Amino acid sequence: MNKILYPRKEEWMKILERPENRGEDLDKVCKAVFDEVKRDGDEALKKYTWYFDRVKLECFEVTEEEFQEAEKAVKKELKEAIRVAKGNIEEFHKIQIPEKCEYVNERGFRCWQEGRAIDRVGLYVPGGSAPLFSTVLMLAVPAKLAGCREVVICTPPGRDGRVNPAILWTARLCGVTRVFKVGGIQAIAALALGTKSVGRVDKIFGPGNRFVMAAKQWVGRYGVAIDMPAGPSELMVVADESARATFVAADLLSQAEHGPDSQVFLVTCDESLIDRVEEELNKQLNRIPRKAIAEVALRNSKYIVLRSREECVELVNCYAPEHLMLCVKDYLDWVPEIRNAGSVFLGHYSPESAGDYASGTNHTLPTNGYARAYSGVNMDAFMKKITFQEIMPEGLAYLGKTIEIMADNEKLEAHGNAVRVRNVESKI
Ligand SMILES: NC(=O)c1ccc[n+]([C@@H]2O[C@H](COP(=O)([O-])OP(=O)(O)OC[C@H]3O[C@@H](n4cnc5c(N)ncnc54)[C@H](O)[C@@H]3O)[C@@H](O)[C@H]2O)c1
Ligand SMILES: N[C@H](CO)Cc1c[nH]c[nH+]1
Ligand SMILES: [Zn+2]
Repeated sequence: MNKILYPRKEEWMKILERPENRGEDLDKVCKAVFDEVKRDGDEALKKYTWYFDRVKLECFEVTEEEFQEAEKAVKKELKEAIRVAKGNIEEFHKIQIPEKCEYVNERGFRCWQEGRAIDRVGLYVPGGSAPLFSTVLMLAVPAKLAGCREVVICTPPGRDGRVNPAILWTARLCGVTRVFKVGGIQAIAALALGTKSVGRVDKIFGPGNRFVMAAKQWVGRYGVAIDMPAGPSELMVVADESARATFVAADLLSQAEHGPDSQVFLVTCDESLIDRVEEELNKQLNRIPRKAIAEVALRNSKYIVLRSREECVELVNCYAPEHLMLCVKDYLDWVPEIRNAGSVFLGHYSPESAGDYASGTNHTLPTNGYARAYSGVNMDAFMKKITFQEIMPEGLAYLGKTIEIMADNEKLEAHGNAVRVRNVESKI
C-alpha cells in the first residue's frame, strides 16, 4: 500500500481513483452475451457457463436431491450461526417496512401512498471465488418480508457443477426454492431476458465482480430494474491516535481479501499510526489463505495522511466509500458530517465484518462512488410506492379552477375539459 503524505486537494481525485478495468471492453462482452442469450436462451447459458466457469451443464436448476444433500452437508454450528444472523437481519429490516401515509384536505379530497412488493425478483449470489451464502440472507430476507411473489436465485456453479451447500441450505431456510446454477453476465442476462429454464424477473438484486456489475448496468435496455451498482468491495478506515493497529490492519485485510479489484484506504492525521498498521498488516497478511488475492487488492490501496479532521471528512465524502469505519474517539460527533457512504461502522469494536454477516444491516451496498446517490439494499428496494386519490364532487369544485388555469397555460385543453365536464354535471 502506498503512503501519501499531506496531499493537496487538487490531487485527491487521482489518489482516490478506483482500480482500472484493465483495458477490458465490458460493454462489448455484455452485448455479446445478452444478444446470444436473447437469441439462443439456455444454449447460450450452456456455452458461457463452459466458457467462463469451465463447467458443462445440461440442466441449470438445483434439484430437490441437491437441496437434501445440502441439508446433510451443512454443519450444525454453521446452521446455528446462520439462524442468529438471519434473526438480526429480519429484525432490522422489519422496522424499515414503509407505512401507509395519507394527506386529507378538508375541502373534499384525500391522497395516500401504499407500498406493494415487486412481483418477481432475481437474487444474484456471488460464488466465483468465495461462496457468499451470507448474501442469500441479505437479499432473500427482505424479499420475503416485502412479500415478493416469485423469488429466484442465480449463483455460479463450482467446478464440480454444484452449488455450495451453505448457499442452498440458507436459500431453503429463507423460503427460496428455485436456485439456478448460472453466474456472471450470463446469469444477469437470463434474469433480464428469460430463458426456458430461468424466468424473466422485474428487478435484479445483488453484488458481484466487475462483470456482474457491468451486466446489471446493461439490463436497463430491457426494461428490468436493478437495486444499484454493487461491485468490488471497498473500505475506508478513518483512524486517530486512539486506534489499535492490530484492529485496523485486520479490517483492511478483511475487505482486501474479497478480490483483486477490492480497494482499501487508511486515512489519518497521525503519521505514526501508519507505520504501526503497516507492520501489523504485513504480519497478518502472511497468515491469511487468500494472501495472493489481498496482495493484488493492496496494490490498489493507500495510506493517506491529512492535516485535520475537517480534511478527513471532506475526503470521505469525496470518495463515497462502500464501507466507512470511524475508528476515532469522538465518532458520534462525526456522524452528522458523513454525507456519502454505503454503511458506517463506529468506534473500535464495530468491525466491518459484523455488517457483512450478522449485526442486521445489509451488506449489499453501492460501490465505485455510487454511494453519492444510491442507498444499500433495504426494504424500499423490494417495494414500489403506489399513490391513490379520492376526490369528492365538492373537492373537484374546489380544485377545478386551479387545474383549468394550469391546463390552459400548458395549452392542454383536454386536460381542463376532464374537470369542466364533471363540474358542469355536478351542478345539474
Ligand atoms: N458491493 C457489495 O455489496 C458486495 C457484496 C459482496 C461481494 N461483493 C463483491 O462481489 C465480488 C464477488 O466476485 P466473484 O468473482 O467471487 O464472484 P461473482 O459471482 O461475482 O463472479 C463470478 C462470475 O464471473 C464470471 N467471470 C469470471 N471471469 C470472467 C471474464 N473474464 N469475463 C466474463 N465473465 C467472467 C463467471 O461467469 C463467474 O461465474 C467481489 O468483487 C466482492 O468484492 C460486493
Ligand atoms: N464485504 C462484502 C460487501 O462488500 C460482503 C461480504 C459477504 N461475505 C463477506 N463479506
Ligand atoms: Zn466482506
